[in-house]
Amino acid sequence: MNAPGYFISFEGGEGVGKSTQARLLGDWLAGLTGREVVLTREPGGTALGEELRAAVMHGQDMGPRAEALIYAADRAHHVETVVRPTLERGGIVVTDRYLDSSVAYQSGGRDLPAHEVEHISLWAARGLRPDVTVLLDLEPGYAVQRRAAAEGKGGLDRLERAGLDFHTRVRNTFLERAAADPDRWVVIDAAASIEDIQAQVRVDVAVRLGLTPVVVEATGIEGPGSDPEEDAS
Ligand SMILES: Nc1ncnc2c1ncn2[C@@H]1O[C@H](COP(=O)(O)OP(=O)(O)OP(=O)(O)O)[C@@H](O)[C@H]1O
Ligand SMILES: Cc1cn([C@H]2C[C@H](O)[C@@H](COP(=O)(O)O)O2)c(=O)[nH]c1=O
Repeated sequence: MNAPGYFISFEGGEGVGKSTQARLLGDWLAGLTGREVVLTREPGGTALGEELRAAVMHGQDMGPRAEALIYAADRAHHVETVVRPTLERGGIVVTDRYLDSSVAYQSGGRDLPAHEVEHISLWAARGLRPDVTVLLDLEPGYAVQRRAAAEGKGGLDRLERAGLDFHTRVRNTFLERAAADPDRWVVIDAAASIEDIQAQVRVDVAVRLGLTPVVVEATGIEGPGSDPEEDAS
């Protein structure tokens, strides 16, 4: 554990519902624990990160190594200025993507060696790993349809344009990493409804973080989870 705080990451492909579920979990954890909760994302969790996000996702084309280093630079600054200070204050950080996205996209997708991509990320983050990682798993074609139905989405960015084979390799890399480290990862079928997914996320995260007694005390229910339909919108 990253005592005294908790560090939770959401991972998965494009449009699988990561930001929706991260927001709902953050609201629930704030009410449940009374702790500071910081909802953030990579790339783009800082002002510098927003500039790096624009360059890597919407800028000119670049090779896989340049791409990997931009994501790592974003992570280094994000961890140094947002994530670690929050954890040191005893807060909870819920991030939409973290270092497992680098391994899934820049290694699984772009074919760089996985151990090198992971090493660069861990160097950037000075070894900080999440306490819990929630993988929202969805077949890539399905997620693309869901995103296309969403209002206000512009054209596809550099990563989204990479094609179905690329996104299938990304998905498989996430699944392999989750299978290899079941103590850290929770895998959830993202084809379910927002409410059902959130209920499952709450149960699994509370158990992994040892928050089950807090949930029982707060709700009187002998098991983690409250009613996600109340605040899921
Ligand atoms: N379980 C779900 N069922 C149906 N639609 C969903 C579900 N979860 C999220 N959505 C919708 O799908 C769209 C994408 O969701 P969201 O932005 O949370 O995904 P994301 O994984 O963060 O996307 P991105 O990869 O683009 O950042 C939104 O319009 C959202 O309302
Ligand atoms: C952190 C990280 C992200 N990516 C990719 C994954 C997505 O295509 C975009 C981020 O956009 P989203 O709105 O969160 O879907 O960047 C990556 O390739 N490597 C990374 O380390």
